[in-house]
Amino acid sequence: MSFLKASRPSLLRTAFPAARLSSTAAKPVSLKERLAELIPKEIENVKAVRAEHGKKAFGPVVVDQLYGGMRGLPALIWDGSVLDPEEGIRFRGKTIPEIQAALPKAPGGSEPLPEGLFWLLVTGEIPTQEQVAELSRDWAARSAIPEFVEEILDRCPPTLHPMSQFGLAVTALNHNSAFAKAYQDGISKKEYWGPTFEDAMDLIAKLPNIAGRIYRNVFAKGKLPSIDASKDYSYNLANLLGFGENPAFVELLRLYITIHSDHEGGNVSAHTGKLVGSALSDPFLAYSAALNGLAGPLHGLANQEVLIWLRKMQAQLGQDPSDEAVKEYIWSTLKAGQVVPGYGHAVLRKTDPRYTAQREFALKHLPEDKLFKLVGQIYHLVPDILLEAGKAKNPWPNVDAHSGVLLTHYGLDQMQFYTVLFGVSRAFGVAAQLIWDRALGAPLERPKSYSTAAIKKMFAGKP
Ligand SMILES: CC(=O)SCCNC(=O)CCNC(=O)[C@H](O)C(C)(C)COP(=O)(O)OP(=O)(O)OC[C@H]1O[C@@H](n2cnc3c(N)ncnc32)[C@H](O)[C@@H]1OP(=O)(O)O
Ligand SMILES: O=C([O-])CC(=O)C(=O)O
Repeated sequence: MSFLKASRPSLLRTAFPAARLSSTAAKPVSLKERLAELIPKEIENVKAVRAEHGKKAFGPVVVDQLYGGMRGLPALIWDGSVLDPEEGIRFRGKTIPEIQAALPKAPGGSEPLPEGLFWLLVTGEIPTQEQVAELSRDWAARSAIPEFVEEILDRCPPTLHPMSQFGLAVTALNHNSAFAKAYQDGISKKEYWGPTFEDAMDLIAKLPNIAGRIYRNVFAKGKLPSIDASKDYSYNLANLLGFGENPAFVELLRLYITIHSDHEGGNVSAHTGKLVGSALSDPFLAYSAALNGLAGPLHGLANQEVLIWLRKMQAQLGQDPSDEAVKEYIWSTLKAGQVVPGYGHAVLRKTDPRYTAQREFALKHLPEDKLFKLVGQIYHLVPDILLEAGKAKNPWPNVDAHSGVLLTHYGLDQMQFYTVLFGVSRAFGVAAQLIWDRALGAPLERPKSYSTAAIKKMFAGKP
């Protein structure tokens, strides 16, 4: 663990002595120290599981899975979160209501701090208030982005989609990657996790400055304020976007970042990050690849698509459309060969609990909002229509059906920006996974592909 001491930025060491023990908790204050304790035990745990179960089969793989986007194919290991089709996501075994109750909150706040969720994803433990405060301070201290990255963003035409700008900037952060440097310097495999941890922390810490700069540049929203080291991550992100004075918006971001962070290992963004990281591309390269997957309309971009779809509906049908008019609009979407954005899911078979958490937030903070009411009305109409149309395996809403409505309520109505916020959050899950992959020595990913001719030959003459 020699990297543990060597890699910590000296500025941070003096400003925030991370190594001291909490007076209130038996656990060490620093996340990196706690990780250093957990990793050897987990290496032994994985060894034991592989020794006992390594040669056991999961069941048959059918040809349809090769053609069908690998649905249900058991192929990955990730302990941070697991998705049950009926129940939805659990982060380290905890449901969304459970983490809302258990994770530390900001003073006067009632939503969980994403800092706590990151700690939970990485360690499997609920952190103390002091531990999350330390993470807030650590991320604030790491938050500055290099000047050349600022220049890259400032040179982007405002017509370049915010997600493309986001991916560019995150790729460019690889310039200062601790992992890439350590690899060039000949670091031992056993120590990979140390510089990966540093990059992962830097990545998360720098995203608000990137997101804020993109938002201000593209939507002409004026000068970026600086990060306030005495405040939490979500406050700072809100403030960079120009919403720091609105406590309800800050609370929304705390909830938003917490619930969008991770959705087990197989979703497009998480899996892309893991796959690219498996080539020992550093966390910045791995995460920029993940962002490009998140930018697709069947994945993270669906939250932008939902708002565009709702706005078109309002423009066509007015502010208070009848159920009949809304039904017709939904059918016209399907008949045009398009998907209803925000509905359906590759794994879930019930309403996404992330949708429910956002609905509860709306009921508390904006019950009379017209767009929120429309979203509620649609919820009562879309599932029956999708069932009648007979294709979608899951007719229920996913997380993206609700997020834009909340952001719009507070004035963040530039829907092209929404997936950037999703991307800030998803970094928490991908970063946690990259740290553990390097700690456990996860190998290069390289599944086998087959040609259609090979499939035909394999089963020729067999029923
Ligand atoms: C954060 C997230 O990524 S959550 C998902 C965000 N994406 C969306 O909301 C976009 C709308 N939804 C969809 O396109 C899909 O439901 C997906 C991409 C999420 C899941 O896709 P799949 O696992 O392939 O879904 P499923 O097995 O149910 O698809 C079967 C058929 O139903 C269709 N279908 C699924 N959902 C919908 C929908 N919301 N509207 C219309 N048709 C749908 C599929 O397009 C597919 O049609 P096809 O046979 O002509 O190709
Ligand atoms: O799980 C998935 O495939 C998509 C999803 O909801 C997410 O990544 O948040």
